[in-house]
Amino acid sequence: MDTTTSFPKDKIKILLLENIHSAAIKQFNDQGFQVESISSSLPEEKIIEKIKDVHVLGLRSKTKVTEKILDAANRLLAIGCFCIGTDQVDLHAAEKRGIPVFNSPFCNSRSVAELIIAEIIILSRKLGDRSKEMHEKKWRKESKACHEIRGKSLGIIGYGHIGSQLSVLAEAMGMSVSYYDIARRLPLGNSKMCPDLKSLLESNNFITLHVPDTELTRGMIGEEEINTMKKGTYLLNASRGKVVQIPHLAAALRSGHLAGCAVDVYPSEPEANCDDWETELQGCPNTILTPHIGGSTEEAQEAIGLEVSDLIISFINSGASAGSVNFPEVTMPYSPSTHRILNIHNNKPGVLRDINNILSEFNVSGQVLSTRKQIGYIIADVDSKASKEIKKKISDLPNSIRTRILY
Ligand SMILES: NC(=O)C1=CN([C@@H]2O[C@H](COP(=O)(O)OP(=O)(O)OC[C@H]3O[C@@H](n4cnc5c(N)ncnc54)[C@H](O)[C@@H]3O)[C@@H](O)[C@H]2O)C=CC1
Ligand SMILES: O=C(O)C(=O)COP(=O)(O)O
Repeated sequence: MDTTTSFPKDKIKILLLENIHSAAIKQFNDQGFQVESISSSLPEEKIIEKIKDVHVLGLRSKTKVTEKILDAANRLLAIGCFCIGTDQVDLHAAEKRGIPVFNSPFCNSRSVAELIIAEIIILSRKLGDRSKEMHEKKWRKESKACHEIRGKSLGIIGYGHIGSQLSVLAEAMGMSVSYYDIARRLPLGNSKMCPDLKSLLESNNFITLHVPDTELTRGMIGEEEINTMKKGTYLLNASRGKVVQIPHLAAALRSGHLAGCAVDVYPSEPEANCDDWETELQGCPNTILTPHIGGSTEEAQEAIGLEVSDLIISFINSGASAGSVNFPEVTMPYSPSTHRILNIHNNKPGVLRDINNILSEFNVSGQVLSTRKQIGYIIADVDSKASKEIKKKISDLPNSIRTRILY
């Protein structure tokens, strides 16, 4: 739907952080929106300075969107996470303020799965260490403790979009796969579900993490879990940095209990590229360290840019909130020759009665409502001659958070 918003499109400001793909910038520009794109993340105080007149904030995994930022964001209509994870945004605080958060739940999952396959082979053949030696002019040809991955076992913690794709790829390489997940997930191929984390930890050559950052997963791999793994196990983490307790991982690599690891994510990551970043894992044997590049491929970034910008444009132009992770999901076909009222309100008893009391005085061509714990969201297509009056009456209701009108 290509409507005019009551607010001129060329006054809609989009702030994109963290080098979001040019495909998204083009889509926003094509709509006539003003776009500012910055290649790094920004600290809280800088975002607070900039956010006052911003209508859409786009970011990736680094930018923390706190309640303090949202308090300063008087005009913010939507937030786009141009990635899978949404743990960097205070979703609850955004919901309370009627701000939907959109993400791209699938587009970089293949890129992560392929990276893990590459790393399993690199670890198994100790390629990181061999390459480093060659750059230091040292020729060290040897086969000791180097193995094919065919016939080895892979344990996947978190069998969602990434974990399950990885499972298929790993089986195609001749690995046997088992997984552990808190939700009951359908085993793909010949993979097997483990009844608990302990049985997965003690029975695999390679263990890889693909869980979100939650209260349950933070710190889930610590000293006890590492000691449960067999001597010589390899650990891979491309999920979130706080899932693995780094000091215990470093100790297990240095003692030789673990045969190697590949780490893409860290408890604390820099806002921008830099030359002085430190982790205890530097210098550990057979340790691949990458700067959170699991989803960083041209294919994934372009697809994410298109998907998330589409969702945001659709929300601005038609009010459709499908694909939001913290907001009632509402879409409604557009009724021609009407004006569209969009109202976000506190989800309190009596609100719908009050809105319908107002609407009942007028000609309404379509109406749809959905609620979540804290808020409700209603779209109504109304008589174009009465739309301004209806908007005023609805936005004056005590529980209204935000009311927009689309022509
Ligand atoms: N390194 C990178 O660049 C990237 C990292 N990620 C990270 O990977 C995570 C996983 O991504 P997807 O597979 O797309 O997510 P998903 O939501 O499809 O799958 C996550 C799975 O983990 C399971 N899970 C949640 N808590 C668990 C627990 N305590 N124990 C066991 N299983 C648990 C869920 O039930 C679900 O099946 C994302 O949340 C994100 O943090 C995602 C993309 C790129
Ligand atoms: O998609 C995710 O959750 C990721 O971790 C990828 O993050 P990025 O877009 O590379 O900052």
